[in-house]
Amino acid sequence: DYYILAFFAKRIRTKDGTPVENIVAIAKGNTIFANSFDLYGQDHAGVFTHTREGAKLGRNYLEYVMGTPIYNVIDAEGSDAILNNPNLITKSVVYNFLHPFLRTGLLTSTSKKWHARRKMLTPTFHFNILGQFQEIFKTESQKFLLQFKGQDDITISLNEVIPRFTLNSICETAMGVKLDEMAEKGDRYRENFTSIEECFIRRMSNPLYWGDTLFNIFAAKDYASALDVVHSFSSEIIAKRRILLEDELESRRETQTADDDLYAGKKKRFAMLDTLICAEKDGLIDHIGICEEVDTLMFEGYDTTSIGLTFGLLNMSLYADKQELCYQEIQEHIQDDLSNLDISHLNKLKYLEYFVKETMRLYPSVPGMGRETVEETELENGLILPKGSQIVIHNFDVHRNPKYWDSPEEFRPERFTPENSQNRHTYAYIPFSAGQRNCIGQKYAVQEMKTLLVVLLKEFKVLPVTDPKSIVFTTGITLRTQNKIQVKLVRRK
Ligand code: HEM
Repeated sequence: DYYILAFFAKRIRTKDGTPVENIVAIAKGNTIFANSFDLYGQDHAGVFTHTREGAKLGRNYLEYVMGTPIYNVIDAEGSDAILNNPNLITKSVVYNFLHPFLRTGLLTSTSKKWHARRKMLTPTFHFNILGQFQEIFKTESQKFLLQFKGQDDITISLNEVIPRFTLNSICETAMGVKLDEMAEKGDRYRENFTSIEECFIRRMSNPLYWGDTLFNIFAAKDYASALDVVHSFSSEIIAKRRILLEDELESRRETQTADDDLYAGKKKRFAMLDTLICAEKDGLIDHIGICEEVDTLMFEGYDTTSIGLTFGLLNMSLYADKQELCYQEIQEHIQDDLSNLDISHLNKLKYLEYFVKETMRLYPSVPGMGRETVEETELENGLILPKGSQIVIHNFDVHRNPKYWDSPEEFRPERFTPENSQNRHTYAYIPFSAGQRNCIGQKYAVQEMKTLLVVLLKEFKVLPVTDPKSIVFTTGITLRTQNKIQVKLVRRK
């Protein structure tokens, strides 16, 4: 029952007692201790490459690491079975490495706490709220282009300029605070975030730091100042918004009619941070809870979309013919003064949507997702996972699995036309996950990314600089590259 050399890992078995190899592959470890030390000493690129090696087994596979069985999923059927299993909503142990940063906010919490927070935050992503954000996305996109004023062609490093745009956008939309006078603090937040990511990988690749005890004694101090910077930044945002919201509520009180509900916002729904502050007044969340969610939304909201945009613009530069199709469509539907750049017009940009989808297929901002079994769990395919097993769904590999994608490495937005998608397994494409714990911000993300692309393409042609073959992927909390990704912007006449 146990894999003794893998430090007594309980084995995954099958319901009918047949060998597990009939259902999944077993990844050979680098040492006699099964896969326990496969990641030890690997740098960020090594961790990424190692993970891709697993996918070469061609089917879902098992690993045994330091007393723990791991079920790795690289196909759509397996993803479907995990993501739709109501008993598999607890995140895997690697999410604990995010606790010093995010504590237990929506991304990292589980059970009742997660249910309550999800219920609280879901209305803040309502269509009406997203509609109100559109003007901000548009203004921030125009502000983004202002930095290139007077220049007709300019080479930019996307990893440097895009994150500032997405951080500004999430702070102004979700948090209701403009970063203009806090721009430098925003930059410091992003810089220090890199150190937090270092910490995440360091723990992931060293089994001795999986538990908190040794990590807290020997390594936690290395990241204390970075944590301090990011937490101070979010605390300042919360403090600012508390004051602004009080002023807004005061002016609403003055104009409200008898049956207006001030906090439920019958007249106007509240954006994210306001909803949390109002929930605090109702005793549904405390200050620490607000900090957890602000840190979570800020991180999820800025980092993921910046990766999507970086690769979106890289692909625009690499595929001039497809860029032209996007541009022609934009010219057809969106006026030059951007006055009709609202959600309904964004929805008309179908080719741009396929383009963004294909970008997220090849370069999913979140390349993998993890779950943990809280009890012995039997899966549809007949595997029985012992309590405490870890499950990793490798979106990156599902999205490149030749079972669903013909010539998977090729960039072809046309894959996403309704005709071309109809016979494909729905879970072959899961950049935003799926099921109960899917991405709460997916509509927000697409709206923001499309808006910047429209505003930018109207003004500039995007030309290639970075050779895609030179890109070295690395593992981070999200998808990272070792090199800068650059494009050249040439102003349209
Ligand atoms: C291209 C952009 C984005 C991508 C690819 C993306 C992807 C994902 C994925 C794959 C998950 C599931 C993670 C897991 O199971 O571990 C997730 C969860 C989440 N995302 Fe996103 N995301 C994006 C943008 C956003 C934005 C803009 C926000 C907020 C404004 C956001 C907020 C969240 C939150 C709070 C969760 C946790 C949801 C829960 O567990 O209930 N995401 N996202």
